[in-house]
Amino acid sequence: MTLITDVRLRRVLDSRGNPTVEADVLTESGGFGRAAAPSGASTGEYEAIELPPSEAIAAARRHAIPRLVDEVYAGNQREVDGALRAADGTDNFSEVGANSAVAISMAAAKAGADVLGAPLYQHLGGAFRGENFPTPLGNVVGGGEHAKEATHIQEFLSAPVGAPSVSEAVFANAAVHDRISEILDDRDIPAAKGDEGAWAPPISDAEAFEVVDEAVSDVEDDLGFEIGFGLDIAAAELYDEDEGGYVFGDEVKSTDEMVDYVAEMVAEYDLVYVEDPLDENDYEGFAELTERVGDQTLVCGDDLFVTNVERLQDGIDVGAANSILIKPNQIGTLSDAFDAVELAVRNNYDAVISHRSGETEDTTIAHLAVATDAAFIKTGAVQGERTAKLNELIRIADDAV
Ligand SMILES: C=C(OP(=O)(O)O)C(=O)O
Ligand SMILES: [Mg+2]
Repeated sequence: MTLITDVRLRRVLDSRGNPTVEADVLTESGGFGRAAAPSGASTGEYEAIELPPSEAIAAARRHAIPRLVDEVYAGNQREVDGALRAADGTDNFSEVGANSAVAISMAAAKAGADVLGAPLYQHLGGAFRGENFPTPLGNVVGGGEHAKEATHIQEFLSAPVGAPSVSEAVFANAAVHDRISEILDDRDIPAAKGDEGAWAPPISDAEAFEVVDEAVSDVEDDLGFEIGFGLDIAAAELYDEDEGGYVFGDEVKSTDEMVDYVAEMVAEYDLVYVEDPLDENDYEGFAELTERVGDQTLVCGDDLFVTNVERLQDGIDVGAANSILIKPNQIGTLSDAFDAVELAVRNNYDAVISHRSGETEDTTIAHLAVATDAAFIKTGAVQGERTAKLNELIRIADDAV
C-alpha cells in the first residue's frame, strides 16, 4: 500500500468539445493514475450534480485534495471514496461536483493498480476476473437528446448476444453500423451522426425499426452468430406532464399506450434489451412492463435508478425492471457504483456498465465491466472516444493491458 502524495486536476476536452475534469493521482512509490469525467446530455433528475468544471476543480482543491494527500492509500478504494464523500458532505456531490469526484475516484483506482503492477480490472475485481466478457451494446441509430431532427427513441442498439468472443462482438456492431449506412443510402436518406457516433437520420421510429432489423439480420447472416437489437427509449425526455404522456412528435402516448407499444415492439422485433421505457418517476409502469415482458427481454433502469442503491432498492421492492445501467458519474465514486452492481446481482438484476454521451478517451468502464462480471457494456459502436473502450476490451481479452 502506498500513500497518495499528489492529486492534480485540470480541464480537458470531451467529445462534444465541452470542458471536463481530468485527474492525476500520484503515490509515494511512483504509482500513477489518470482519469477523466464523462458527461450526460439526457441526464436523470436524480443524478449526482455535475458542476461547471472550473468550479468543480476549485472545490475539490479546497475540500477533497487535503483529505487525500498524505492521508489515504491509493489501493484502498473505499477509503479514497469515503474521503471524497466526507469532503463533499452532501448526498449528491453538489459541493465538490460529481465530475471532480468521479475523476479522482477512477484515477486513484488506476494509481492503486499501477502500484500493484496489475491491470485495473484485476485490481478492482480480483484474480478470478477476466474469464467472461461483457456483450457490447452498440448504438447504431439514434436521436432524442443526442441528435436533432432524428428519431424520438434515443438509441437503437446492436446486441451481438451470440458472439463467440468480445472481439467478434465489437466488430459485429461496427458491421451493423456500416450496413445501416448502406441501407439508408439505398433509401436516399441522408444521415448525419449523433453525439455517440450513431447514425441520426431524419426518419420515423417505425422506419428506424425496419432499417435496424434489416441491418442486424444481414450481418447475422454474414457472421453466422446471433445478433439481436435493443433500445434506449430515454422516455423521461419524452414525458410531458402537461401533455398527459409521452410526446412522439404530433402523437402523445398515455402510460398504458406506452407499455403496450414497448411490449409490441419487444414481440415484433425480439428485442433483447429495453432501457428507460417509461419516465424516471414511474416505478409502477416499469413494474407492469417488467411483469409483461421481463421473461423475454432485459428491462433496464438508467434515469430510473441513476446508479443509486436506494433507488434500486425501491425498484427491487416493486419489481420495476430486471437490470440496471451503471454510470459511475451518476453517483460520483467507484465504490458507490460497485455497491449498485452488488445489490443488483444479489437480486438477479443484470448490470450494464455504460458510457455517457459526452466522453473522453478514458477506458475505466471497460475494466469496470470486466471487474464486475457485467452482462453488458454500452459504449457505442464506432468513433474514437467509444473505440477507446471497445479496443481496451479487446486488449483485456487478449491479456495485453
Ligand atoms: C448514455 C446515455 O446518454 P447520456 O449520457 O446523455 O445520459 C443514456 O441515456 O444511456
Ligand atoms: Mg439511457
